[in-house]
Amino acid sequence: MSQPLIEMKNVSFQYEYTQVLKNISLKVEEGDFLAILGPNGSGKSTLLKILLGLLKPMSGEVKLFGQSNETFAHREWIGYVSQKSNAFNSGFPATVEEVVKSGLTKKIGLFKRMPKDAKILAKEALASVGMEDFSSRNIGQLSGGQQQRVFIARALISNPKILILDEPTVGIDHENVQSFYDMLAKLNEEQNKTIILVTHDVDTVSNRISHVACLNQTIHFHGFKEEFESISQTELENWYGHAVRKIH
Ligand SMILES: Nc1ncnc2c1ncn2[C@@H]1O[C@H](COP(=O)(O)OP(=O)(O)OP(=O)(O)O)[C@@H](O)[C@H]1O
Repeated sequence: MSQPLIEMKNVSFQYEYTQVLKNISLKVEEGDFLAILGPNGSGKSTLLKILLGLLKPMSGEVKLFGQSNETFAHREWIGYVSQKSNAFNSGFPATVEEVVKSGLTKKIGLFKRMPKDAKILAKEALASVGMEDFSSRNIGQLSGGQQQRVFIARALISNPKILILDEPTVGIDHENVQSFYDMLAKLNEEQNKTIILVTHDVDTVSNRISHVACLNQTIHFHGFKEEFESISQTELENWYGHAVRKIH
């Protein structure tokens, strides 16, 4: 079997006085489409920040593509869309194409010239999220869901192997959540992107994902979507510490 793209072993983390993650062990294999579920404050964003190398765990080990996270030199292999990236107001002076192209700075450096094919790359990235007709539109004039897609295109322009999304369905109308997941599933299946997304809402877990991890300081469950579906409501609520609605 090939090596996991992400491997966390016994990772613990605390902010000053708050213990947030305890002994987290988690493997993500190439091609996985993983949803990390957990209530507010359960440590989901913190876990992502550790994977992105933005926070250093107090103990434990994190490996990316078989290399230690501390010395990992290919950050461009990991595309990230943060929680509040789709919060532009309508006057923000940038076109969709400009926003997507700005995703190349990670690869080429902040003050280098854009490559000649940047326009083509932006077009391709926008096409893969179904937004090719919006390139000259002002980013602030798009809906929350459309902005979210543009930010995914911005992450995709540097051709990452893994896409990490923090609560991507927040701000998307209920009717459009399924087509958003369909778009992600296409990236997963047709472009072989490994996808990790965080959500605190059990309702939003779609039938398009392959794996689920339930986090509340520790990992309470990690396995295939089908195994997750066989967990009882009571068991799930015990982990969460409050009532949850589980919809298949
Ligand atoms: N910079 C920080 N300094 C101190 N405490 C923090 C900091 N960031 C987060 N925390 C605390 O760490 C805990 C976990 O936060 P985190 O943002 O990882 O949770 P989350 O599961 O992503 O929550 P949500 O679903 O609300 O986004 C919370 O108790 C939070 O208050």
